[in-house]
Amino acid sequence: MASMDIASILQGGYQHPLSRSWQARRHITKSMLMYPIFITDDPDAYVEIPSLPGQARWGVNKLEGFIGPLVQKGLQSVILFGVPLNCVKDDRGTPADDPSGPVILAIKKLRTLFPSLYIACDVCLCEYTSHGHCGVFRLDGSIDQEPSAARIAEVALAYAKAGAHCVAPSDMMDGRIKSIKRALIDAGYGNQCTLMSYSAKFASALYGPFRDAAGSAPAFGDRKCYQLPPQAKGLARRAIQRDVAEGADIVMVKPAMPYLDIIQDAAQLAPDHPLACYQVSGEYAMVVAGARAGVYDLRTMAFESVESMVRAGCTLILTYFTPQFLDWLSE
Ligand SMILES: NCc1[nH]cc(CCC(=O)O)c1CC(=O)O
Ligand SMILES: [Zn+2]
Ligand SMILES: [Zn+2]
Repeated sequence: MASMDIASILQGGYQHPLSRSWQARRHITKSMLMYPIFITDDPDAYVEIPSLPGQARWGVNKLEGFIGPLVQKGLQSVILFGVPLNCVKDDRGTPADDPSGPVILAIKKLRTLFPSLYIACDVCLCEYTSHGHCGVFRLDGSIDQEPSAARIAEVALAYAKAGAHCVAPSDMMDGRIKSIKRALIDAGYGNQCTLMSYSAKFASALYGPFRDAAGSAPAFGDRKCYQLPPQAKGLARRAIQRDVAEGADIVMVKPAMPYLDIIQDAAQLAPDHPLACYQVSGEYAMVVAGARAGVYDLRTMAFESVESMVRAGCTLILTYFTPQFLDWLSE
């Protein structure tokens, strides 16, 4: 019985809740959470999104009642997605930087209502283009790189001028980070606005509920010529390094849980930058659906999912679970 080897026994190190907590290199905190919210152009809208349980499209007049209680619980940052339903979309996404569009109105409103809240804006064209793609296209259906990067930069600058603390391009057009950084600097916003790049954004099956929520499904084809192939570890590494070289302040990996190896790579490739990951709509829906099917307890699984991201090395998590985490982390 006394034969157990000294080196065999690990359990003595985590026998107590406190000693278990010491096993984590880093813990999830409220400041790591960024909450994605959908802003629509009917100012009084509150429309639940069936494929994204618990999430809704909000009109600007509803933001105070929606965000106020969350700020009370410790919400520190949001990322805004525009959902224009009453605008005329065209091939260059003109409504994206409409001064009276939902995103710009929401930035101004939130800045006034909640001065301590950090406001990031997703920057993309797909919600605003007639074809539903994220860039500007030539007549033959191929991406027109320079006009795409230039148009994305115009939109990002408009959000920065409206008061966004952070602009986050999710379009995956080549050269957009450089183009946005240049535009911010030239307009005097170089030191006013963070540039968070969706650097390693994969062509994933997990965006379905988002496209449903934002009305941004492409009218033809898919996004495989600009979002990365799921197996493309090398391209992801190159994209991360490219975006750092082009002036990104934060890099992001998206989706998160199926790409933990990429998060870990990014932490090594960009060790001096904050590292974000996006637990996307389909990941959220999957966790919720599993809990509803009795596969696991929702809270336990939600923690396990984001803890995997923290363990892989991210410092910032975009997640639809943010309101629930604010409650859970308050207990
Ligand atoms: N550029 C659009 C965009 N910005 C964020 C997401 C996904 C977010 C989510 O699924 O929660 C998408 C979807 C897409 O690329 O089709
Ligand atoms: Zn897009
Ligand atoms: Zn986007």
